[in-house]
Amino acid sequence: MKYISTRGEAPSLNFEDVLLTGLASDGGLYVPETLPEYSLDEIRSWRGLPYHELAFRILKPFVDGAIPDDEFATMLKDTYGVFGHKAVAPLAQIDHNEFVLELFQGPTLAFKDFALQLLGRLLDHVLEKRGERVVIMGATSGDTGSAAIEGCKRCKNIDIFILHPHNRVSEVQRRQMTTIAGDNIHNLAIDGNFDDCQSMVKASFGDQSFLRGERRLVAVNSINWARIMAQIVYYFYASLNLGGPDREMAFSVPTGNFGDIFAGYLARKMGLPIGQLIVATNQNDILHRVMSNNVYEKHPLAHTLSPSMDIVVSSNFERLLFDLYDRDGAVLNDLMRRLNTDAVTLDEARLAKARDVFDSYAVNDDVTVETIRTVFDETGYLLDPHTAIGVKAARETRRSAINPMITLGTAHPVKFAPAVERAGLKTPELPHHLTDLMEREERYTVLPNELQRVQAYVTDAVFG
Ligand SMILES: Cc1ncc(COP(=O)(O)O)c(C=O)c1O
Ligand SMILES: N[C@@H](CCOP(=O)(O)O)C(=O)O
Repeated sequence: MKYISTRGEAPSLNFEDVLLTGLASDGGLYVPETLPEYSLDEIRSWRGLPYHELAFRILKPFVDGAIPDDEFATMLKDTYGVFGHKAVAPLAQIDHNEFVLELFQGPTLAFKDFALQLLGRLLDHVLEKRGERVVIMGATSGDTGSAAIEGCKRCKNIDIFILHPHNRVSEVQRRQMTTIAGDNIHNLAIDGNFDDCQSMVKASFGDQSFLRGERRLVAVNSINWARIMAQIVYYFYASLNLGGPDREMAFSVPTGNFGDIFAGYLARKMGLPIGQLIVATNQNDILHRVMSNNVYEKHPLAHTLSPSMDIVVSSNFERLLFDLYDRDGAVLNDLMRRLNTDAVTLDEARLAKARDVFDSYAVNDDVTVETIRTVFDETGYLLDPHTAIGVKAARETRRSAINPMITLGTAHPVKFAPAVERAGLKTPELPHHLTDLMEREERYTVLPNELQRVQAYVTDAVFG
Protein backbone atom coordinates (compact mmCIF):
# COMPACT_ATOMS: atom_id res chain seq x y z
CA MET A 1 0.00 0.00 0.00
CA LYS A 2 1.23 3.47 -0.90
CA TYR A 3 0.70 6.57 1.21
CA ILE A 4 0.37 9.97 -0.47
CA SER A 5 0.53 13.50 0.89
CA THR A 6 -2.55 15.74 1.03
CA ARG A 7 -0.51 18.54 -0.54
CA GLY A 8 0.52 16.46 -3.55
CA GLU A 9 4.22 17.32 -3.65
CA ALA A 10 5.96 14.97 -1.24
CA PRO A 11 7.10 11.53 -2.38
CA SER A 12 4.70 8.68 -1.70
CA LEU A 13 5.85 6.30 1.03
CA ASN A 14 5.40 2.68 2.07
CA PHE A 15 4.12 1.72 5.53
CA GLU A 16 7.53 1.54 7.18
CA ASP A 17 8.47 5.02 6.04
CA VAL A 18 5.10 6.52 6.82
CA LEU A 19 5.39 5.10 10.33
CA LEU A 20 8.78 6.78 10.70
CA THR A 21 7.59 10.26 9.82
CA GLY A 22 5.08 12.94 10.80
CA LEU A 23 4.31 15.76 8.44
CA ALA A 24 5.12 15.14 4.79
CA SER A 25 7.97 17.20 3.35
CA ASP A 26 5.41 19.45 1.56
CA GLY A 27 3.70 20.18 4.89
CA GLY A 28 0.81 17.79 4.16
CA LEU A 29 -0.42 14.68 5.91
CA TYR A 30 -0.10 11.15 4.63
CA VAL A 31 -3.18 9.12 3.71
CA PRO A 32 -3.50 5.74 1.96
CA GLU A 33 -3.65 6.07 -1.81
CA THR A 34 -6.58 3.63 -1.79
CA LEU A 35 -8.57 2.17 1.07
CA PRO A 36 -9.48 -1.49 1.45
CA GLU A 37 -13.25 -1.91 1.12
CA TYR A 38 -15.29 -4.76 2.58
CA SER A 39 -18.67 -6.24 1.74
CA LEU A 40 -21.29 -6.71 4.44
CA ASP A 41 -20.65 -10.46 4.22
CA GLU A 42 -16.96 -9.98 4.91
CA ILE A 43 -17.64 -7.65 7.83
CA ARG A 44 -20.29 -10.01 9.18
CA SER A 45 -17.74 -12.84 9.16
CA TRP A 46 -15.70 -10.91 11.76
CA ARG A 47 -18.47 -11.10 14.38
CA GLY A 48 -17.32 -12.51 17.69
CA LEU A 49 -13.61 -12.05 17.07
CA PRO A 50 -11.55 -10.91 20.05
CA TYR A 51 -10.32 -7.33 19.70
CA HIS A 52 -6.76 -8.22 18.71
CA GLU A 53 -7.89 -10.63 15.99
CA LEU A 54 -10.26 -8.07 14.52
CA ALA A 55 -7.42 -5.55 14.63
CA PHE A 56 -5.22 -7.97 12.71
CA ARG A 57 -7.76 -8.32 9.91
CA ILE A 58 -8.39 -4.59 9.63
CA LEU A 59 -4.80 -3.40 9.96
CA LYS A 60 -3.01 -6.03 7.88
CA PRO A 61 -3.63 -4.31 4.50
CA PHE A 62 -2.27 -1.01 5.89
CA VAL A 63 0.86 -2.63 7.29
CA ASP A 64 1.21 -4.38 3.94
CA GLY A 65 3.84 -6.97 4.81
CA ALA A 66 6.19 -4.55 6.60
CA ILE A 67 5.92 -6.85 9.61
CA PRO A 68 5.60 -10.62 9.21
CA ASP A 69 2.02 -11.73 9.89
CA ASP A 70 2.84 -13.93 12.88
CA GLU A 71 4.87 -11.18 14.55
CA PHE A 72 2.19 -8.58 13.86
CA ALA A 73 -0.50 -10.86 15.30
CA THR A 74 1.58 -11.37 18.46
CA MET A 75 2.21 -7.64 18.71
CA LEU A 76 -1.53 -6.95 18.64
CA LYS A 77 -2.24 -9.65 21.20
CA ASP A 78 0.40 -8.20 23.53
CA THR A 79 -0.78 -4.62 22.99
CA TYR A 80 -4.42 -5.23 23.85
CA GLY A 81 -3.69 -8.00 26.35
CA VAL A 82 -2.61 -5.45 28.96
CA PHE A 83 -5.89 -3.52 28.85
CA GLY A 84 -7.87 -3.51 32.08
CA HIS A 85 -11.00 -5.12 30.64
CA LYS A 86 -11.06 -8.44 28.82
CA ALA A 87 -13.34 -6.96 26.15
CA VAL A 88 -10.65 -4.24 25.59
CA ALA A 89 -13.31 -1.75 24.42
CA PRO A 90 -16.48 -2.63 26.35
CA LEU A 91 -19.83 -0.96 25.75
CA ALA A 92 -21.77 0.55 28.64
CA GLN A 93 -25.46 1.24 28.10
CA ILE A 94 -26.72 4.59 29.42
CA ASP A 95 -30.18 4.69 27.89
CA HIS A 96 -32.42 2.92 25.43
CA ASN A 97 -30.25 2.30 22.37
CA GLU A 98 -27.56 4.65 23.73
CA PHE A 99 -24.06 3.47 24.64
CA VAL A 100 -20.64 4.64 25.75
CA LEU A 101 -17.72 2.81 24.12
CA GLU A 102 -15.18 2.67 26.94
CA LEU A 103 -11.88 3.45 25.28
CA PHE A 104 -10.14 4.18 28.57
CA GLN A 105 -9.27 0.68 29.72
CA GLY A 106 -5.65 0.95 28.58
CA PRO A 107 -2.65 1.70 30.81
CA THR A 108 -3.00 5.52 30.67
CA LEU A 109 -6.81 5.59 30.86
CA ALA A 110 -7.56 7.35 27.56
CA PHE A 111 -8.35 6.29 24.01
CA LYS A 112 -4.83 7.23 22.92
CA ASP A 113 -3.64 3.89 24.29
CA PHE A 114 -5.29 2.03 21.42
CA ALA A 115 -2.87 3.53 18.93
CA LEU A 116 0.11 4.53 21.02
CA GLN A 117 0.71 1.25 22.84
CA LEU A 118 0.78 -0.34 19.39
CA LEU A 119 2.89 2.44 17.89
CA GLY A 120 5.61 1.87 20.50
CA ARG A 121 5.79 -1.80 19.51
CA LEU A 122 5.73 -1.04 15.79
CA LEU A 123 8.55 1.50 16.16
CA ASP A 124 10.61 -0.84 18.29
CA HIS A 125 10.29 -3.59 15.70
CA VAL A 126 11.15 -1.43 12.70
CA LEU A 127 14.00 0.49 14.38
CA GLU A 128 15.59 -2.68 15.71
CA LYS A 129 15.46 -4.20 12.24
CA ARG A 130 17.00 -1.09 10.66
CA GLY A 131 19.53 -0.53 13.44
CA GLU A 132 18.35 3.09 13.56
CA ARG A 133 17.81 5.53 16.42
CA VAL A 134 15.17 8.29 16.10
CA VAL A 135 13.90 11.36 17.90
CA ILE A 136 10.22 11.67 18.71
CA MET A 137 8.65 15.07 19.26
CA GLY A 138 5.03 15.19 20.35
CA ALA A 139 2.60 17.86 21.50
CA THR A 140 0.00 17.04 24.09
CA SER A 141 -2.96 18.58 25.80
CA GLY A 142 -2.59 15.77 28.31
CA ASP A 143 -3.44 12.35 26.96
CA THR A 144 -1.23 11.77 23.92
CA GLY A 145 1.85 12.54 26.02
CA SER A 146 1.29 9.95 28.70
CA ALA A 147 0.20 7.26 26.24
CA ALA A 148 3.21 7.96 24.01
CA ILE A 149 5.67 7.84 26.90
CA GLU A 150 4.09 4.65 28.23
CA GLY A 151 4.17 3.14 24.74
CA CYS A 152 7.78 4.09 24.05
CA LYS A 153 9.39 3.82 27.48
CA ARG A 154 10.94 0.44 26.73
CA CYS A 155 12.06 1.32 23.19
CA LYS A 156 15.84 1.26 23.06
CA ASN A 157 16.13 3.31 19.90
CA ILE A 158 14.06 6.35 20.76
CA ASP A 159 14.62 9.69 22.47
CA ILE A 160 11.20 11.14 23.19
CA PHE A 161 10.35 14.81 23.82
CA ILE A 162 6.80 15.65 24.83
CA LEU A 163 5.68 19.28 24.90
CA HIS A 164 2.71 20.10 27.12
CA PRO A 165 1.19 23.49 27.97
CA HIS A 166 2.54 24.46 31.39
CA ASN A 167 -0.21 24.37 34.07
CA ARG A 168 -2.87 23.52 31.48
CA VAL A 169 -3.13 19.76 31.77
CA SER A 170 -4.78 18.03 34.73
CA GLU A 171 -2.61 16.96 37.65
CA VAL A 172 -3.19 13.26 36.95
CA GLN A 173 -2.32 13.77 33.27
CA ARG A 174 0.87 15.67 34.13
CA ARG A 175 2.00 13.11 36.65
CA GLN A 176 1.31 10.25 34.25
CA MET A 177 3.89 11.86 31.96
CA THR A 178 6.40 13.29 34.35
CA THR A 179 6.80 10.39 36.76
CA ILE A 180 8.05 7.90 34.20
CA ALA A 181 11.80 7.79 34.65
CA GLY A 182 14.20 7.17 31.80
CA ASP A 183 17.17 9.01 30.34
CA ASN A 184 15.49 8.98 26.93
CA ILE A 185 12.24 10.54 28.21
CA HIS A 186 11.94 14.34 28.27
CA ASN A 187 8.89 16.29 29.39
CA LEU A 188 8.90 19.94 28.36
CA ALA A 189 6.33 22.24 29.97
CA ILE A 190 5.88 25.10 27.53
CA ASP A 191 4.76 28.55 28.61
CA GLY A 192 1.96 28.56 26.06
CA ASN A 193 -1.06 26.56 24.98
CA PHE A 194 -1.50 23.26 23.11
CA ASP A 195 -1.54 24.99 19.73
CA ASP A 196 1.84 26.58 20.51
CA CYS A 197 3.21 23.11 21.29
CA GLN A 198 1.64 21.62 18.16
CA SER A 199 3.02 24.46 15.99
CA MET A 200 6.54 23.90 17.33
CA VAL A 201 6.33 20.20 16.58
CA LYS A 202 5.09 20.89 13.04
CA ALA A 203 7.76 23.54 12.47
CA SER A 204 10.38 21.03 13.58
CA PHE A 205 9.28 18.65 10.84
CA GLY A 206 9.66 21.50 8.35
CA ASP A 207 13.27 22.22 9.35
CA GLN A 208 15.09 19.32 10.99
CA SER A 209 18.56 20.91 10.93
CA PHE A 210 18.60 20.85 14.75
CA LEU A 211 19.00 17.07 14.37
CA ARG A 212 22.16 17.67 12.30
CA GLY A 213 21.12 15.19 9.62
CA GLU A 214 21.97 12.41 12.07
CA ARG A 215 18.52 11.52 13.37
CA ARG A 216 15.11 11.14 11.83
CA LEU A 217 12.17 12.96 13.47
CA VAL A 218 9.06 10.84 14.13
CA ALA A 219 5.60 11.95 15.25
CA VAL A 220 3.39 10.39 17.89
CA ASN A 221 0.54 12.81 17.31
CA SER A 222 -2.27 11.89 14.98
CA ILE A 223 -0.42 13.52 12.11
CA ASN A 224 1.30 10.10 12.05
CA TRP A 225 -0.85 7.82 9.89
CA ALA A 226 -0.28 4.82 12.19
CA ARG A 227 -2.25 6.62 14.92
CA ILE A 228 -5.34 6.98 12.74
CA MET A 229 -5.07 3.46 11.38
CA ALA A 230 -5.23 1.85 14.82
CA GLN A 231 -8.26 3.93 15.79
CA ILE A 232 -10.35 2.57 12.87
CA VAL A 233 -10.62 -0.83 14.55
CA TYR A 234 -12.88 0.11 17.46
CA TYR A 235 -15.59 1.49 15.20
CA PHE A 236 -15.88 -1.97 13.63
CA TYR A 237 -15.64 -3.65 17.02
CA ALA A 238 -18.43 -1.57 18.58
CA SER A 239 -20.66 -2.01 15.57
CA LEU A 240 -20.14 -5.78 15.40
CA ASN A 241 -21.06 -6.04 19.06
CA LEU A 242 -24.37 -4.24 18.53
CA GLY A 243 -25.66 -6.11 15.50
CA GLY A 244 -23.55 -4.49 12.78
CA PRO A 245 -23.13 -4.56 9.90
CA ASP A 246 -26.83 -5.41 9.66
CA ARG A 247 -27.77 -2.26 11.55
CA GLU A 248 -26.49 1.21 10.84
CA MET A 249 -24.71 2.87 13.78
CA ALA A 250 -24.32 6.49 14.86
CA PHE A 251 -21.14 7.63 16.62
CA SER A 252 -20.66 10.77 18.67
CA VAL A 253 -16.99 11.67 18.97
CA PRO A 254 -15.51 14.21 21.40
CA THR A 255 -13.24 16.07 19.02
CA GLY A 256 -10.07 18.15 19.21
CA ASN A 257 -7.52 17.31 16.54
CA PHE A 258 -10.15 15.49 14.40
CA GLY A 259 -8.10 12.28 14.46
CA ASP A 260 -10.55 10.02 16.24
CA ILE A 261 -13.56 11.02 14.18
CA PHE A 262 -11.55 10.85 10.97
CA ALA A 263 -10.88 7.19 11.81
CA GLY A 264 -14.68 6.72 11.99
CA TYR A 265 -15.06 8.38 8.61
CA LEU A 266 -12.52 5.91 7.19
CA ALA A 267 -14.33 2.95 8.78
CA ARG A 268 -17.45 4.09 6.91
CA LYS A 269 -15.53 4.39 3.65
CA MET A 270 -14.23 0.86 4.18
CA GLY A 271 -17.81 -0.41 4.21
CA LEU A 272 -19.03 -0.18 7.81
CA PRO A 273 -22.62 1.08 7.84
CA ILE A 274 -22.43 4.34 9.78
CA GLY A 275 -25.40 6.67 9.42
CA GLN A 276 -24.12 9.60 11.45
CA LEU A 277 -20.83 10.91 12.81
CA ILE A 278 -21.15 13.70 15.35
CA VAL A 279 -18.34 16.19 15.83
CA ALA A 280 -18.69 17.06 19.53
CA THR A 281 -16.57 20.03 20.59
CA ASN A 282 -16.10 22.11 23.72
CA GLN A 283 -15.99 25.92 23.53
CA ASN A 284 -13.06 25.60 21.14
CA ASP A 285 -15.59 25.07 18.42
CA ILE A 286 -13.94 25.92 15.10
CA LEU A 287 -15.10 22.56 13.68
CA HIS A 288 -18.68 23.11 14.82
CA ARG A 289 -18.67 26.58 13.28
CA VAL A 290 -17.39 25.33 9.95
CA MET A 291 -19.79 22.36 9.88
CA SER A 292 -22.84 24.40 10.83
CA ASN A 293 -22.17 27.88 9.36
CA ASN A 294 -19.43 27.25 6.81
CA VAL A 295 -16.99 29.71 8.33
CA TYR A 296 -13.51 28.43 9.17
CA GLU A 297 -12.08 31.09 11.43
CA LYS A 298 -9.63 30.76 14.29
CA HIS A 299 -10.77 32.21 17.63
CA PRO A 300 -8.45 32.56 20.62
CA LEU A 301 -8.10 29.39 22.65
CA ALA A 302 -10.43 28.99 25.64
CA HIS A 303 -9.34 26.99 28.69
CA THR A 304 -12.13 24.60 29.62
CA LEU A 305 -12.96 21.73 31.95
CA SER A 306 -12.18 19.36 29.06
CA PRO A 307 -8.54 20.42 28.63
CA SER A 308 -7.59 17.65 26.23
CA MET A 309 -9.85 19.24 23.64
CA ASP A 310 -8.51 22.77 24.15
CA ILE A 311 -7.28 22.92 20.59
CA VAL A 312 -7.78 25.65 17.97
CA VAL A 313 -6.28 24.09 14.84
CA SER A 314 -7.49 20.54 14.20
CA SER A 315 -4.71 18.92 12.23
CA ASN A 316 -6.67 16.06 10.72
CA PHE A 317 -9.40 18.22 9.23
CA GLU A 318 -6.95 18.54 6.34
CA ARG A 319 -7.32 14.82 5.66
CA LEU A 320 -11.10 15.23 5.30
CA LEU A 321 -10.72 18.33 3.13
CA PHE A 322 -8.39 16.36 0.85
CA ASP A 323 -11.25 13.95 0.13
CA LEU A 324 -13.86 16.69 -0.17
CA TYR A 325 -11.68 18.52 -2.71
CA ASP A 326 -11.30 15.38 -4.87
CA ARG A 327 -7.82 14.59 -3.53
CA ASP A 328 -6.34 17.50 -5.45
CA GLY A 329 -3.05 18.35 -3.70
CA ALA A 330 -2.60 21.69 -5.45
CA VAL A 331 -6.05 22.90 -4.39
CA LEU A 332 -5.42 21.70 -0.85
CA ASN A 333 -2.08 23.46 -0.72
CA ASP A 334 -3.72 26.75 -1.52
CA LEU A 335 -6.70 26.13 0.78
CA MET A 336 -4.50 25.20 3.76
CA ARG A 337 -2.42 28.33 3.30
CA ARG A 338 -5.58 30.45 3.40
CA LEU A 339 -7.08 28.57 6.36
CA ASN A 340 -3.94 29.36 8.29
CA THR A 341 -4.40 33.11 8.07
CA ASP A 342 -7.91 34.09 6.92
CA ALA A 343 -11.54 33.39 7.70
CA VAL A 344 -12.47 31.00 4.91
CA THR A 345 -15.75 29.75 3.47
CA LEU A 346 -15.60 26.27 1.96
CA ASP A 347 -17.24 25.34 -1.31
CA GLU A 348 -20.90 24.75 -0.30
CA ALA A 349 -21.40 21.67 -2.47
CA ARG A 350 -18.32 20.02 -1.01
CA LEU A 351 -19.33 20.83 2.55
CA ALA A 352 -22.79 19.43 1.79
CA LYS A 353 -21.11 16.11 0.98
CA ALA A 354 -19.58 16.11 4.46
CA ARG A 355 -22.92 17.03 6.02
CA ASP A 356 -24.46 13.85 4.56
CA VAL A 357 -22.84 12.04 7.46
CA PHE A 358 -21.35 14.64 9.83
CA ASP A 359 -23.30 16.70 12.34
CA SER A 360 -21.73 18.92 14.96
CA TYR A 361 -22.49 20.44 18.33
CA ALA A 362 -20.53 22.60 20.80
CA VAL A 363 -20.88 22.24 24.57
CA ASN A 364 -19.74 24.78 27.17
CA ASP A 365 -18.44 24.00 30.66
CA ASP A 366 -21.77 24.50 32.44
CA VAL A 367 -23.55 22.09 30.14
CA THR A 368 -20.66 19.61 30.38
CA VAL A 369 -21.01 19.59 34.16
CA GLU A 370 -24.79 19.36 33.95
CA THR A 371 -24.48 16.35 31.61
CA ILE A 372 -22.08 14.56 33.97
CA ARG A 373 -24.59 15.12 36.77
CA THR A 374 -27.67 14.14 34.75
CA VAL A 375 -26.20 10.90 33.43
CA PHE A 376 -24.94 10.01 36.90
CA ASP A 377 -28.37 10.66 38.43
CA GLU A 378 -30.10 8.65 35.71
CA THR A 379 -27.78 5.67 35.65
CA GLY A 380 -25.05 5.87 38.30
CA TYR A 381 -22.53 6.02 35.43
CA LEU A 382 -19.76 8.61 35.77
CA LEU A 383 -18.65 10.33 32.57
CA ASP A 384 -15.41 12.22 32.14
CA PRO A 385 -15.92 15.76 30.78
CA HIS A 386 -14.83 14.90 27.22
CA THR A 387 -17.20 11.96 27.02
CA ALA A 388 -19.96 14.10 28.55
CA ILE A 389 -19.56 16.50 25.63
CA GLY A 390 -20.02 13.56 23.28
CA VAL A 391 -23.14 12.38 25.10
CA LYS A 392 -24.69 15.84 25.10
CA ALA A 393 -23.95 16.31 21.39
CA ALA A 394 -25.42 12.86 20.66
CA ARG A 395 -28.63 13.70 22.49
CA GLU A 396 -29.01 17.06 20.73
CA THR A 397 -28.27 15.98 17.16
CA ARG A 398 -29.39 12.36 16.90
CA ARG A 399 -30.97 11.63 13.50
CA SER A 400 -32.47 8.19 14.13
CA ALA A 401 -33.91 6.60 17.26
CA ILE A 402 -33.45 3.17 15.69
CA ASN A 403 -29.73 3.28 14.99
CA PRO A 404 -27.72 2.60 18.14
CA MET A 405 -26.00 5.79 19.30
CA ILE A 406 -22.45 5.16 20.49
CA THR A 407 -20.50 7.93 22.19
CA LEU A 408 -16.78 7.31 22.31
CA GLY A 409 -15.73 7.30 25.96
CA THR A 410 -12.37 8.92 25.40
CA ALA A 411 -11.02 9.14 28.94
CA HIS A 412 -11.56 7.89 32.49
CA PRO A 413 -13.14 10.44 34.86
CA VAL A 414 -10.36 9.93 37.41
CA LYS A 415 -8.14 12.07 35.17
CA PHE A 416 -10.40 15.12 35.45
CA ALA A 417 -11.28 15.76 39.09
CA PRO A 418 -12.21 19.47 38.66
CA ALA A 419 -15.10 18.66 36.30
CA VAL A 420 -16.32 15.72 38.35
CA GLU A 421 -16.23 17.78 41.54
CA ARG A 422 -18.04 20.69 39.91
CA ALA A 423 -20.81 18.23 39.15
CA GLY A 424 -21.01 17.62 42.90
CA LEU A 425 -19.64 14.09 42.56
CA LYS A 426 -16.72 12.22 44.01
CA THR A 427 -13.72 11.48 41.82
CA PRO A 428 -13.12 7.73 41.79
CA GLU A 429 -9.95 6.12 43.13
CA LEU A 430 -6.99 5.72 40.81
CA PRO A 431 -6.75 2.16 39.49
CA HIS A 432 -4.34 -0.23 41.13
CA HIS A 433 -1.34 0.38 38.84
CA LEU A 434 -1.49 4.13 39.56
CA THR A 435 -2.28 4.19 43.28
CA ASP A 436 1.05 5.84 44.19
CA LEU A 437 0.93 8.33 41.28
CA MET A 438 0.57 11.38 43.55
CA GLU A 439 3.68 10.42 45.54
CA ARG A 440 5.98 9.59 42.63
CA GLU A 441 8.85 11.94 41.80
CA GLU A 442 8.21 14.24 38.83
CA ARG A 443 10.74 15.30 36.18
CA TYR A 444 10.04 18.09 33.71
CA THR A 445 11.62 21.24 32.36
CA VAL A 446 9.76 24.50 31.91
CA LEU A 447 10.67 26.28 28.68
CA PRO A 448 9.47 29.49 27.03
CA ASN A 449 7.24 29.32 24.00
CA GLU A 450 10.23 29.71 21.65
CA LEU A 451 11.02 27.22 18.92
CA GLN A 452 14.77 27.85 19.05
CA ARG A 453 14.95 27.23 22.80
CA VAL A 454 13.00 24.00 22.45
CA GLN A 455 15.08 22.75 19.54
CA ALA A 456 18.29 23.69 21.34
CA TYR A 457 17.11 21.64 24.31
CA VAL A 458 16.49 18.65 22.04
CA THR A 459 19.87 19.00 20.30
CA ASP A 460 21.64 19.20 23.62
CA ALA A 461 19.84 16.21 25.10
CA VAL A 462 20.39 14.03 22.02
CA PHE A 463 23.99 14.94 21.14
CA GLY A 464 25.32 16.14 24.50
C1 LIG B 1 -9.92 12.66 26.36
C2 LIG B 1 -9.91 13.15 24.96
N1 LIG B 1 -11.07 13.22 24.29
C3 LIG B 1 -11.12 13.64 23.03
C4 LIG B 1 -9.98 14.07 22.36
C5 LIG B 1 -10.10 14.52 20.95
O1 LIG B 1 -9.58 13.57 20.05
P1 LIG B 1 -9.05 14.02 18.63
O2 LIG B 1 -7.93 14.96 18.88
O3 LIG B 1 -8.61 12.78 17.95
O4 LIG B 1 -10.19 14.69 17.97
C6 LIG B 1 -8.75 14.04 23.02
C7 LIG B 1 -7.50 14.49 22.38
O5 LIG B 1 -7.45 15.15 21.41
C8 LIG B 1 -8.71 13.53 24.34
O6 LIG B 1 -7.56 13.42 24.98
N1 LIG C 1 -5.92 15.57 22.93
C1 LIG C 1 -4.58 15.32 22.58
C2 LIG C 1 -4.00 16.40 21.74
C3 LIG C 1 -3.13 15.84 20.68
O1 LIG C 1 -3.91 15.19 19.74
P1 LIG C 1 -3.36 14.01 18.84
O2 LIG C 1 -4.48 13.04 18.80
O3 LIG C 1 -3.05 14.60 17.53
O4 LIG C 1 -2.13 13.41 19.45
C4 LIG C 1 -3.83 15.09 23.87
O5 LIG C 1 -4.48 14.78 24.86
O6 LIG C 1 -2.63 15.20 23.95
